[in-house]
Amino acid sequence: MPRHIMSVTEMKAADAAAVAAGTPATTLMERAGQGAADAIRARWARRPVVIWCGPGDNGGDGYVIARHLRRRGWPVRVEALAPPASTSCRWAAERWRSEVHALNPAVTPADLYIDALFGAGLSRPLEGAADDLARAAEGLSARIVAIDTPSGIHGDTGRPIDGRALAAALTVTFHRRKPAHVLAPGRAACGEVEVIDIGLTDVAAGTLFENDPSLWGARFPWPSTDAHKHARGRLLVVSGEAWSTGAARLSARAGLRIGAGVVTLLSPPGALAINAAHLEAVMLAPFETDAELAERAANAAAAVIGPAAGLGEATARNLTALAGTGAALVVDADALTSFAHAPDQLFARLDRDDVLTPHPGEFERLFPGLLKSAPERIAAARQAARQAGAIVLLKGPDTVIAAPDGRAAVNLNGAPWLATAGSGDVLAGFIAGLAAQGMDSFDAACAGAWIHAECGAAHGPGLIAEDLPGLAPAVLKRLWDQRANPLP
Ligand SMILES: NC(=O)C1=CN([C@@H]2O[C@H](COP(=O)(O)OP(=O)(O)OC[C@H]3O[C@@H](n4cnc5c(N)ncnc54)[C@H](OP(=O)(O)O)[C@@H]3O)[C@@H](O)[C@H]2O)[C@@H](O)CC1
Ligand SMILES: [K+]
Repeated sequence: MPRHIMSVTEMKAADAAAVAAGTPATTLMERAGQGAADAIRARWARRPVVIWCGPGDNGGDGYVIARHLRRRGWPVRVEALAPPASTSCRWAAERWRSEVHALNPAVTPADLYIDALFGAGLSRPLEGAADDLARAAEGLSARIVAIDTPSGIHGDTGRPIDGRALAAALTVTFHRRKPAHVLAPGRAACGEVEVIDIGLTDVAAGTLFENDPSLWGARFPWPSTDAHKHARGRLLVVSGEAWSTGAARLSARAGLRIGAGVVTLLSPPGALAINAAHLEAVMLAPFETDAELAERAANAAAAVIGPAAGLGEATARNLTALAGTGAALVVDADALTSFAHAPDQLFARLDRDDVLTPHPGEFERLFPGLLKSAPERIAAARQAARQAGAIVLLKGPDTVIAAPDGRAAVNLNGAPWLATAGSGDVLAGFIAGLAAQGMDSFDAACAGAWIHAECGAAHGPGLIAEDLPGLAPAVLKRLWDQRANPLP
């Protein structure tokens, strides 16, 4: 089953539906607090703990956690920012039956802290004692557990509303991840995220997902037993001129590794010799004009255009030629920037099975102001996909993939090692290689991004882009083995 990411409003609807169906809100809170206490005990041995409780249900969870930890013999000190203001919080505070101290904004010495100040109900910036506490707790995140979200971070945007926020080593949230757990900077502020099942069901089918094999694994284009290379998809990659050919070769190699049956590098005449000297399984063919390119592309299932393709008219014409064929296009780098003066001309040429793979700088050139004006990156990518009429993959540590119909997925497995020259060329090749095998382009973009990140994580420090295609087989093997035993 795909894993949804839920907005705060969707979460409240799931909560309300459970209550309407007969589960008291306090039962949900009890499950949440008990689950959080278990998650804490699974990671830390008994030790002095201070629990910071807010006035709402986030604070209510804090009182429940306090009770469960003390029952297990933990020395617990509860500090409240304000008296309980919600019914469930009052219920939980009454059952704590022990002393409640005023919040010490200078941070009372302890081994572990539980941040149960604010979660989904954060409605304004941290102020007063909570703000002072956040300042005093800077640098303490390794000893902080956040309940639902680190206080100060807004659940839907992953950003502090305005000003400061706490950070944690572990964030325990309920039912589903929220955008705050997957989008920077919230994601880093959360530390490890554990999602606890409190017995809710989704009321509306959302369209925002965690990007992992649960989303696309069932539709992965494994070859059939009688597959021959032509049936496994023909992929084209457009090479730049003689002095900039490496990027396209990286894409081509990646496309082959991810399973495209035949990959052809289409090269300007001046770059043929240098490309020929560096290719083995990837085939090579010349093209001189955009008309020739279109002819060569007639039978291609997918094409990559952009990696070091060159900026300007020629690349724009080549893209137009490819767009006229039936191939699914992956448009990257120079092919994106070649339309910076007239993004609408690019969008007019695209189909819904084409994929744009901009980094934030390229995104800004095609969709000026959108990243700044949108509440967060998911909304920006969705709007961009609608505008472009194509899949948009917005790169970052929290890569977002969005489709024109509103579906979106966020990568959770990004690795810092991927921020290296040529890494994006490999990503474009992975995506196009999957599309060439007939995978739906949204699925291909999601799967390509996930596999790319797994490759980066598998290598770790010292990674260069040339390493990435060679790391794909081990990741594919794992996916292949999991096919028979899919994860729950
Ligand atoms: N949904 C579910 O299924 C479940 C949810 N659960 C838990 O409930 C949590 C959400 O609870 P919640 O809605 O009561 O919100 P919460 O974060 O406690 O804050 C509200 C209070 O804080 C106040 N306040 C806000 N900002 C402020 C500021 N900057 N500075 C000062 N005050 C501020 C605000 O005041 P107001 O804005 O109303 O004036 C109000 O009094 C959720 O995160 C999870 O932990 C679990 O029990 C399991 C089931
Ligand atoms: K919190």
